[in-house]
Amino acid sequence: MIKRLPSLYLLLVGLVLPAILVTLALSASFNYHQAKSSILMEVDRESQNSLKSLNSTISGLLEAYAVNEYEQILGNEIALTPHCALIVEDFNLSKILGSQYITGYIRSSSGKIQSYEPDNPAHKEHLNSCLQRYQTSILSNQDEAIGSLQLYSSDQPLQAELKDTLSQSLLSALLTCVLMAILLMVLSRVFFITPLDQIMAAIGDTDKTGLPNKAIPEQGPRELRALARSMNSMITSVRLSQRDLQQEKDTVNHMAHFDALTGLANRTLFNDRLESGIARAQRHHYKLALLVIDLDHFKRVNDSLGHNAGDQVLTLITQRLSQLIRSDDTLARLGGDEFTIVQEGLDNTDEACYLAQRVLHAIGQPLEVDNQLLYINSSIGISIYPDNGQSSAELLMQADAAMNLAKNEGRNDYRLFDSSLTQDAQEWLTMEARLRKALQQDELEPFFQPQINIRTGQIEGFEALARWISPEEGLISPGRFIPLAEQSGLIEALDLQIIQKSMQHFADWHRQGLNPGILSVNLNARHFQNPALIKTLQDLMSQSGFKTEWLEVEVTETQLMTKPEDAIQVLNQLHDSGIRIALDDFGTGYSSLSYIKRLPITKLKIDQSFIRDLPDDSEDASIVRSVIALAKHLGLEILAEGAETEQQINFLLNNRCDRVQGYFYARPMPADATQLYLTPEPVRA
Ligand SMILES: Nc1nc2c(ncn2[C@@H]2O[C@H](COP(=O)(O)O[C@H]3[C@@H](O)[C@H](n4cnc5c(=O)[nH]c(N)nc54)O[C@@H]3COP(=O)(O)O)[C@@H](O)[C@H]2O)c(=O)[nH]1
Repeated sequence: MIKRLPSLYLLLVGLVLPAILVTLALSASFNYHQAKSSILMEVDRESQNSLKSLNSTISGLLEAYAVNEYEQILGNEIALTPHCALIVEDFNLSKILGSQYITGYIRSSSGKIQSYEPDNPAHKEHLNSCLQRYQTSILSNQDEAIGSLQLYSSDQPLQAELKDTLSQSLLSALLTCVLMAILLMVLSRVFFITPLDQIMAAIGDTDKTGLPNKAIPEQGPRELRALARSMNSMITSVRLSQRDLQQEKDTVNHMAHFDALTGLANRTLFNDRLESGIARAQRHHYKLALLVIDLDHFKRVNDSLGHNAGDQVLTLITQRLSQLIRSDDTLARLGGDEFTIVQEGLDNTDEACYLAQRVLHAIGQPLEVDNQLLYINSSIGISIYPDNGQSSAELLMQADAAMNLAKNEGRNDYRLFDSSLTQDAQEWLTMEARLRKALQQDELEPFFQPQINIRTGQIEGFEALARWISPEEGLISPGRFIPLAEQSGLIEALDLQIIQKSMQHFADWHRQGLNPGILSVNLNARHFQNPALIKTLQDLMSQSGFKTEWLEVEVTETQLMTKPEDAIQVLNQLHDSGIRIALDDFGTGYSSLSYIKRLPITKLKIDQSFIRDLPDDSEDASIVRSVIALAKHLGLEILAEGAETEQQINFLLNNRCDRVQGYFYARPMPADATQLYLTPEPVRA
């Protein structure tokens, strides 16, 4: 428990007043002793004088035996002075009487004067209590001692005077003390307590951050002013740090919720707004529309004019879209060329269609970028709450699906998600929207399946096969999403994502001293339309530290034969840059031998449909034998896909097929499991 201390003011008075009192007491005691010694001196002097004058007055009377007269004089003297006793011993009379003749007067403690009786013990004791004894001899005219005179001085005048002195000292000490206390109170209040009170009041009057509203008053003595000054500068620096912190918080908050390029709401803020929009729509029983807007062929702008021009296009489109929406609506950029509008307070779906038309028109107007006029269109998908879905995820998926429908049906248009779409079409579109999101959210991973040299038993390399690891569904096989990716134009992004991740794993394994051999990756023929393909692959290699000679691209025979002339040109470039080329699914594409001869391929992969029924199916057996013979003839490596049994392996061995990729050896597996298959890299001489 904290002990409650008295106020500073009381502490001051409590400490200073006793100090003053002690000082005054010491000075009073000094005064007292001074007074005492001067009074004693005065008494001494007066006693001496009195003794001397009495001596001269009574010496003649003693000589003349005039006892009564000198007793009279002694009596008068004691009555007029404060002496304690006056005693005379008369030697002449003593001789005559034959015994000591002593006479005189004493003054009792009550002040009464009595004749001195030498034999009275009380009188003797009284003499002992007197202050000082003075004695002188009384001489005759012939200088003969005729008596002695004793004077006992009294301490009564001393006592009285000392009493006065002491009471005066004490009174003045008390007065001084009171005056000092008052002065101390006034001074400390003016110079110390009041400024301190004001400082404390200023400190106590705080804003919501806990800092004083006003500056601390810099007044009072130097130390208090210095204290207030330091507090003010401390408060100023805390305020500055608070301001900096707030600015940083605002920036981080802004970055977390707004798109850096356009300043529009980003995906996070869009999701929040959509959720709260749905809640409002539910409360007030109105409709809400979600528009997903995707620019058509925006990639071409980036590829041909550069990203800077692409950014300008996005900024200009943002300005146009911002003018179309109401203050209650939310315009967001979800990434790339994808915008969304959450339109609230709708009475009917037509309002959303009307907005979509205006968006199409606004985006479709020519855009001036770097002194060039660009014509960009967009495709829009619309989903409606509560007609199409209840949750934000559902609505987004449906709007995405409708947008993909608009794209698939010729672009530069909008589509409403509605139940008139068949179940299959809906599923397809929804899946496409999900795959697009999965690519953005990095949900695809490469699995690796070894390619074995069945003569040596060695792993010569691995094929990278895409797997979609969906948070909702788990592992999704490529049979479900590759055809979808091919049709929706997502295949290029998908391939590159898998290639980039696979290269990273291979480079890491090499760095760990492991030897994964050749990396075979699937490359859809759509890539052949991309003039920057080789550069893109080279960039991916250099980013991960992957070497060109480790790479093999697999192109399916069917895709290759769609536009063989284009393919030959690109494959030649790939081959010239040192990349190996394998012809995948061989036997299914009805290749012309003349083309095969012209293709710069290194490997033929016999499609698994010919292996599946080996060795029993004689037709498949003869096709496989022919393909092996063809490959040998052309000097190509040959690999059989889909071998699952020992009989198939034996057939392939007996028919001079050197390589196999199939479940007999291993299924495609994730990177960490693949690593367990790897052997240390051979030591180079
Ligand atoms: N453009 C891209 N295409 C890709 C990519 N990843 C995969 N794919 C293509 O998808 C198709 C299906 O692939 P997947 O389901 O992975 O099937 C492969 C193997 O798992 C399967 N296989 C291998 N051995 C056996 C076996 O013994 N039995 C059996 N039933 N199946 C087996 O064969 C597929 C091999 O693929 P490929 O050599 O490419 O033909 C497939 O067409 C893939 O190409 C990608 O990233 N991009």
